[in-house]
Amino acid sequence: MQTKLPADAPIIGVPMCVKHLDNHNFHTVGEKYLTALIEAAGAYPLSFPALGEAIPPAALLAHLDGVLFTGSPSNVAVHHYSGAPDRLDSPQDPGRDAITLPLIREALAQKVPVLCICRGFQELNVALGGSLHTRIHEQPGFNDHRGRTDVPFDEMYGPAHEIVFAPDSTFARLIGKTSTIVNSLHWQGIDRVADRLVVEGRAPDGVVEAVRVKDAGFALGAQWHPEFRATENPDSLKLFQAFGVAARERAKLRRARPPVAA
Ligand SMILES: N[C@@H](CCC(=O)NCCCC(=O)O)C(=O)O
Repeated sequence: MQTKLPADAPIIGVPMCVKHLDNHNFHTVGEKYLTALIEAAGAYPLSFPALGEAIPPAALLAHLDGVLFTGSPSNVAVHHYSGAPDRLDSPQDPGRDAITLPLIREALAQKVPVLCICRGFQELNVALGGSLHTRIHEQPGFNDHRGRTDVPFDEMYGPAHEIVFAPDSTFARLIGKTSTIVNSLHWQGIDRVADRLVVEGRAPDGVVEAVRVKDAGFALGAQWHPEFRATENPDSLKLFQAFGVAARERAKLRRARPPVAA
C-alpha cells in the first residue's frame, strides 16, 4: 500500500468481531475496511475489540474522529429487537452487539461521524429501535440478497443489483446521481425502519439499502459493501471521501478540546 497519510489525519474506529479458533477467542477485522479508510477516506483506522461493556462508548469516542461499523457474517441477536426467531445456525457475536449498539447511540448523541456497512447498517437500525428480517429471501416479494459462495472473491463482491436513491437524498448528493449498481452479500435486512432513520435508497424489490440518521451530521448506512476496492469505484470513493472530510472536521474540534479525565 502506497498511501502515506499526514500525522494529523483523522482516526476512525473500527469494531472487531470475535472468531473462535482452537478454543481461543480472537478479535478480527476485515482488511478491506481498513484499507478503504486509509486510501479513500484519508484516515487512520483504529480497531477496537468486541469486548462489550468493558469499553465504555464515551471513553472510546474521546479518542476517535469517526466510527466505521463494518460488515460481518454474524447477525445481530434477535433479542435486541422484537423480531421473528433467527435460524438455528445463525452465527452470533454477542460481544460485538454489546459494544456496537450502545456505541452507535453515543456516537450519534455526540455527532461523531459514522458510516455503517452491511451488519453495521443493520446494527444502526436496531440501535435506534428498528427491526430486521432474518432471512430476506424467504420474504414474499423480496429477491435473494445473499452472496454467492461458489464464485471467486472478486465475483462475490461484484455488481449484483441497482439501488435508486431519493433525488434529495444525501447519497444522491454525495455520488452525484440517483442510482448506482452495488454488490450484495446479506441474508438479513431492515424490516421496521427506526424512527430516526430516513430511507434514502432501495433495491428494485423494495429492500432498504441506504439510510441517513436525521439531525446527526454525517451518519449514513449502506447495506452493500462500498469498502470493496473503494478507490476503484467512483461512487464508493465519493462516499468514503465525504466520510473522511467529516472526520477531519471532528478531529479539528477534538484536538482543540482534549478529553477531560473521567
Ligand atoms: N450477517 C448479516 C450481515 C452480512 C454482512 O455483513 N456480510 C459481509 C460479511 C463479510 C464482509 O465483511 O465483507 C447478514 O447476513 O445480513
